[in-house]
Amino acid sequence: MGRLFGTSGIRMKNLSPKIAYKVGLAIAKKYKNVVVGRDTRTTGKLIETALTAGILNGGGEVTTIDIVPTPVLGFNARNYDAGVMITASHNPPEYNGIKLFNKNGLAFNKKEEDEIEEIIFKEDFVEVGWDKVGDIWEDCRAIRNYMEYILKNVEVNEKFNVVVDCANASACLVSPYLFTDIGCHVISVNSHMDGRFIGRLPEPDEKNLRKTMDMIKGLNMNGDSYIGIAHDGDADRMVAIDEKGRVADFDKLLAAFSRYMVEKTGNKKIVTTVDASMIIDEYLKDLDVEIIRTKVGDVAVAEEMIKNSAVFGGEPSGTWIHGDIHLTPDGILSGLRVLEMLEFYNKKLYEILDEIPSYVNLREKIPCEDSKKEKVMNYVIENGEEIFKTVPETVDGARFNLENGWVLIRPSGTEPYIRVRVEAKDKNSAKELLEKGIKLVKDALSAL
Ligand SMILES: N[C@@H]1[C@@H](O)[C@H](O)[C@@H](COP(=O)(O)O)O[C@@H]1O
Ligand SMILES: [Mg+2]
Repeated sequence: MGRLFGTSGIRMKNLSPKIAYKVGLAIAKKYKNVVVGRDTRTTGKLIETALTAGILNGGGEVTTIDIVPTPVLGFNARNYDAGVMITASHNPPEYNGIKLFNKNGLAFNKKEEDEIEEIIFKEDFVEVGWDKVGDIWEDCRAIRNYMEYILKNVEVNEKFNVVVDCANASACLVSPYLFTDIGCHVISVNSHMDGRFIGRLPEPDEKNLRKTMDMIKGLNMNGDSYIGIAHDGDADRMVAIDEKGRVADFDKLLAAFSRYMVEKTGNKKIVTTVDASMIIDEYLKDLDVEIIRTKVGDVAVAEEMIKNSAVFGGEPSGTWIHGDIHLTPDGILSGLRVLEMLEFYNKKLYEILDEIPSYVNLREKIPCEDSKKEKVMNYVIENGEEIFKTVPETVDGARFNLENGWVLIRPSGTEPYIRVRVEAKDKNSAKELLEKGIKLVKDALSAL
C-alpha cells in the first residue's frame, strides 16, 4: 500500500469504512479527546460511524459536531486533543476523505500524518476492553461559537449585495447566515444540502459556476451590484465572481488580497505555492514584500506561515489562511475579507481586478491513476530537461523556469490527474509550452 495521506489528508473514491475504523484506532493511540465533523456526502455518516467506532474501541472519546464546513471543524479542534474532518472537499460525490487537525486548528503536517500512517500500516494499535471503551458526545454550539468568533473579528460596514453559492454542501449551514449577519443582502444558491451535489459539482471552477455567473450578470443588468462568493464541498475554499459576472482570476485576486493584507497589517511576508503566478511578485514589488513559495497544499502553506511568522498565506486554488484569525483554511472568512478589502479601497471588485496586469495562464489536467503518478513524474523529470533546456525545480513536481514563462507538471495529491500549469507573457508562448507539457506527460504514460 502506498501513502495514505496526500495534499489534503486521506482522499479516495469509495473510501472504505474499514480504513476509517483503523484510522480511528490509530488516532486513539495518540489523542484522547477528539472532535469529529463531516461534509454532506452520502457516505459521510458511514465513514463517521466507522471512524468513531475505531476511536471508541481504541479508548478515545468522540465529540461529534455533525455536518460542518472544514473551517468550523478546525476552529473547534482548538478545544480538543485533535479534530477529524470527514470530507473530500472539491472531489466528485463518489469520493470521501479524512483530514486531521491538531489542537492549534492546524491541519496535520507530514510528520503528524506519518505517525498515524505508521500505526495503521504496522497495525500498532490496541482494541481496549469493555471497561475502557470511550463515549460519544454532541456539541450543538460548534457552528454558533465559530460564527460569533468570526463576527467579532471581521468588520464590514457597507451593505454589500452578495450571491453565495454553497454547492449543496456544508457551507449551507454557515455562509449565507454569516454574510447576512455582517450586514449584506444575501441571495443563496445551491443552498440546500445534498451529498450528490445536484446543483453543481463541488469544484468551484468556471464550468461548474456558469449558472451562478449568469445569474449575477442578470441581477446586475437591473442596476444592482452583486458579487458572488462560491465555495467548494467543505468551504475551506472560496472563489469570487465579480460584478460583471466573471469568475475572478485566481492569481489576480490572490495578488490583490495579499496586497491588502500587507497594507492592513504591515506584515511583509506572504506565503504562496509554486503554482502561483509571477503577478503576485510584481504587484507587491513596491511594498518590499517577501513572497515565500511552498509545495501545493494548505498543510505546506500553514507550516511555512508559522515558520516565517506570516499573517496570510494563500493558494491560487482559493485556499486561503488568515493567520491573524485562525489557522484553518477558511473560504467563508475569505469571502467576508474580500468585502473588507472592497471597503478598504472603496472600489468594485472588477475595478480592482482590471487594474492588475496579467500574463497568460493555462491549466490542464491529464487523467493518471494514483499508482502511476510516481513513474510518470520520474519520466517527466528525466526527459523534461532535454525538452525545456533547463533543469527543473522540484519543490513540488517539476517546474521548468524559462525566459518567457514557466511550466509546472505535478501529480495532484487529491485527484487521479497530473496537472500541467503554464504561465507566459503572450498567448502563443503559453500555448506552445502547454502543448509541450501535455505531450511530455502523455509520452510518460505511454512509456509505462
Ligand atoms: N486543501 C487543498 C488545497 O490546499 C489544494 O490546493 C487543493 C489542490 O491540490 P492538488 O493540486 O494536489 O489536487 O486541494 C485541496 O483543496
Ligand atoms: Mg476544500
